[in-house]
Amino acid sequence: MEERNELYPVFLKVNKLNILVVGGGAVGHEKLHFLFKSSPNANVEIVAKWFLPETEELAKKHGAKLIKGRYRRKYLKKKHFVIAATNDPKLNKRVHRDAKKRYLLANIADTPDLCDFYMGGIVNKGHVKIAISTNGKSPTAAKRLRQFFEEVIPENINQMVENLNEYRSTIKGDFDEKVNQMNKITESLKAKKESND
Ligand SMILES: C[C@@]1(CC(=O)O)C2=NC(=C\c3[nH]c(c(CCC(=O)O)c3CC(=O)O)Cc3[nH]c(c(CC(=O)O)c3CCC(=O)O)/C=C3\N/C(=C\2)[C@@H](CCC(=O)O)[C@]3(C)CC(=O)O)/[C@H]1CCC(=O)O
Ligand SMILES: NC(=O)c1ccc[n+]([C@@H]2O[C@H](COP(=O)([O-])OP(=O)(O)OC[C@H]3O[C@@H](n4cnc5c(N)ncnc54)[C@H](O)[C@@H]3O)[C@@H](O)[C@H]2O)c1
Repeated sequence: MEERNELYPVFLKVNKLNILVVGGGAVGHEKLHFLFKSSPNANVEIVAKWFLPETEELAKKHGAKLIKGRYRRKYLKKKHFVIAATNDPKLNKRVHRDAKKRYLLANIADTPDLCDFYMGGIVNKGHVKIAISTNGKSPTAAKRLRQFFEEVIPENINQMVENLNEYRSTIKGDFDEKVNQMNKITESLKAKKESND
């Protein structure tokens, strides 16, 4: 039987959450790069024995705290989730174990079995954000899909969202009336086939 995709996407307000990243090498940097690209005000603390110069720069730019040293359990205190990306698989597993004891969510780079969530490919056009995951099966496909959607989704999609938001505030009537009106004026955006969505 075909394996089901059980992932449930959510959009986290990472500027209000505390994140720990363990590891400041190539993979740690990539995780941080995509995190800050999407969420420049994410609250992040990074612990690593050493950091790439570009990671130090990125951390400075986004006000992330760097801790130079070995990972310690205490760094999980007051964190909502943790991303481990060191070159020591045993340490990555330990971070996962420590996180589980505290009911924290963990993402262990390159180890889908130890991930409570995946970092996806992200398409961002103003207020519109699309997250892409292949259920951990092909990060390369996630990247290519991200590039495809970046290309085909028009830049002015944000204008449409802003306009609809403004229009909604002008509609009189109760909630049902607003829903009806909003559906009516956006009817033409739907593909022309019959659908119950
Ligand atoms: C989307 C993206 C976001 C991000 O990193 O933030 C992301 N990986 C990206 C790129 C990328 N990563 C790797 C390659 C080389 C390709 C290759 O080697 O096959 C490329 C492509 C490239 O760089 O061209 C290496 C790699 N990554 C993982 C494994 C292990 C495995 O697959 O088993 C291996 C193999 C290691 C090895 O074999 O040594 C695992 C994960 N990578 C994920 C996310 C999660 C699943 C997402 C999903 O559900 O689709 C998951 C499970 C865990 C996680 O990290 O959350 C980002 C694209 C961002 C963008 O461009 O938009
Ligand atoms: N670089 C890649 O493109 C790539 C691709 C696929 C998989 N991987 C895998 O991903 C993992 C990370 O790779 P990388 O290239 O980022 O490694 P890296 O050597 O560039 O960085 C490792 C980081 O882990 C930190 N670290 C190690 N021990 C630590 C400890 N006890 N406490 C705190 N920090 C510690 C180091 O200080 C460093 O910042 C490895 O398991 C690697 O096999 C890497």
